[in-house]
Amino acid sequence: MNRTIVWFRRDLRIADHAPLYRAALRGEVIPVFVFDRALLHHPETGSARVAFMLECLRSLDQDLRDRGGRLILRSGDPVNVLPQLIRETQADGIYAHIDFERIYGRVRDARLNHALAQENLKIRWFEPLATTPDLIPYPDYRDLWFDDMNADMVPIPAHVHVPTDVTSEPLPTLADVGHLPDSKPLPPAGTQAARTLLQNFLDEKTDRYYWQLSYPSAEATTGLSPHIKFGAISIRECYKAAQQIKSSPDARVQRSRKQLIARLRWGSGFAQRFRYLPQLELRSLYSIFDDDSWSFDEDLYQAWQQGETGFPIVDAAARCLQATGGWKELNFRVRALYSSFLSNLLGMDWRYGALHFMRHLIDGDCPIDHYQWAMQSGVTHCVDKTWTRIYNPEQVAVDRCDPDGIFIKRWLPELKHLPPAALGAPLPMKGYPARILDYKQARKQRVKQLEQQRQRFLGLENVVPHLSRLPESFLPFGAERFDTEVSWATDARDLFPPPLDLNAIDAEQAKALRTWFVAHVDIKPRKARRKPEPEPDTIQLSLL
Ligand SMILES: Cc1cc2nc3c(=O)[nH]c(=O)nc-3n(C[C@H](O)[C@H](O)[C@H](O)COP(=O)(O)OP(=O)(O)OC[C@H]3O[C@@H](n4cnc5c(N)ncnc54)[C@H](O)[C@@H]3O)c2cc1C
Repeated sequence: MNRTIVWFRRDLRIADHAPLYRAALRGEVIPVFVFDRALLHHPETGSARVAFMLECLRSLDQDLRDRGGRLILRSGDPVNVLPQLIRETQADGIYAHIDFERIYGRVRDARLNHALAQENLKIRWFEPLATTPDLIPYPDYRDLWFDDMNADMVPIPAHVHVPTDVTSEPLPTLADVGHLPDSKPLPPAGTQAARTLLQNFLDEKTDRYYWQLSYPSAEATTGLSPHIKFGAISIRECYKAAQQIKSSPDARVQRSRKQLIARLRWGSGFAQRFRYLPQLELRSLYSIFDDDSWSFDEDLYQAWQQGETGFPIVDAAARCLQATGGWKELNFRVRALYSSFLSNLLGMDWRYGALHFMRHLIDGDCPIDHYQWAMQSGVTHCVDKTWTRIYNPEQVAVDRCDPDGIFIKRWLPELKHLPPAALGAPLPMKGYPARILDYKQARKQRVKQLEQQRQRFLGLENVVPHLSRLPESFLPFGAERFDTEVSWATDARDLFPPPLDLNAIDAEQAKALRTWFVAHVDIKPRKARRKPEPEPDTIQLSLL
């Protein structure tokens, strides 16, 4: 009988999973997950996220058991473990989704391809949903995304026949994989838990999502991000669930439905940007923003991390992130505010912030996290001033995100006695730190700096020479700050899937690439152009 190994990575589900379905159609299946030290001890790995992943694996194992199968667990370097598993089980080869979340995975998969080819062993890579190897303009990608979402879901195999003689390691504890237990409470994990969240959203939140998604205390969002990160549910399943309410006559519901779909699409788009340019994990889009004057101050960095800046909304976000991993309350707007404070107002390299987020977020996803950090720091746009998002962290932010002060007081009980109108800029008091900066002055300085940096781009037709290249070393940013396993980074050169070669693209391709990073490909100086329409969610809640 045919035998196929299905290598699960961050697609921890049995529904809408093409490699599993195809393998089950062929015959026996060996569904495997490999605990890889390099990923478990990557500087950006957070213990709470690993704990959540372990629970997703437990749930995946149960789903496979319900169909007569089970999950096989192994540990080690996949480049050794997988060829060994093929030899041991006499499998015909491996099926797996392509993954391009981060550079390490692409280095590992290039090495695996090489190792398998040397022994004449086979692997078949499946394109994940809503991605493409081709360089296409962003409007075409939008069509591709909707085509994928509107296509049928891949069926769940009725039976998964796993050969009885293949052994598995037991599901490890967090301590077994070298992490200290984290006190963050975990959301329920796995596909069924994700479906419950989705249903809860459809039943209870669609009349208010669009309007309340910036209010942390409203908990108006789906809460699906940790599940989406690990692929416990496919984006297509989320999209199709949202489309169930398409016939609702309620305009509020329609607005929320469209907003959720747009956000799901943004998430996929960030992944596609990383597929083209993996350097975005380590660099700003334009090299000038990294080369030119970030500052760093360990004490201020600590104050920002610990929630001791003297700005209550920033401090509440800081403490919420550390205590919960952010998945429930730390919505987009609060994350944006919190991140903008570090990079724009304290003038620190956004990569320090992205690193801290990744170590704590339960939904930490490298392309979304890093690209959002870069965007909020103003370094993804070289001309367009509308992308300078320096949020006012004072009363404006409280009024627009937490008008009753519920979120702030939950995380800063020392401010419980203050009325909401005093939470933007509390007077110096015992038990709460004084402000570490002057907002207006810090903002002015940052605007000036960004304008100077952007000067160089005015009138430039071709920005490709200014885009950051893949660095010589793949060493993750901040690796020296933690106990990590990064030996893979030193000699690695090949990536799978391969990145875009910026030195080889022609003018037409350069134009297509540009559509991913600007609202308008025409990059003439601003005064020559019509003022662009602000994004819908900027209209809703501008904090500038
Ligand atoms: C600095 C910063 C860092 C961030 N880091 C992450 C991260 O590591 N992982 C992560 O999943 N999201 C991240 N986000 C985006 C956003 O804050 C979260 O996706 C959202 O808060 C997750 O909650 P939810 O699933 O309840 O959101 P919902 O509003 O219910 O959205 C559903 C899904 O859509 C996607 N999505 C929603 N908003 C965005 C967005 N603005 N950009 C891209 N995708 C979006 C996510 O997959 C999300 O799970 C970040 C935002 C900022 C400003």
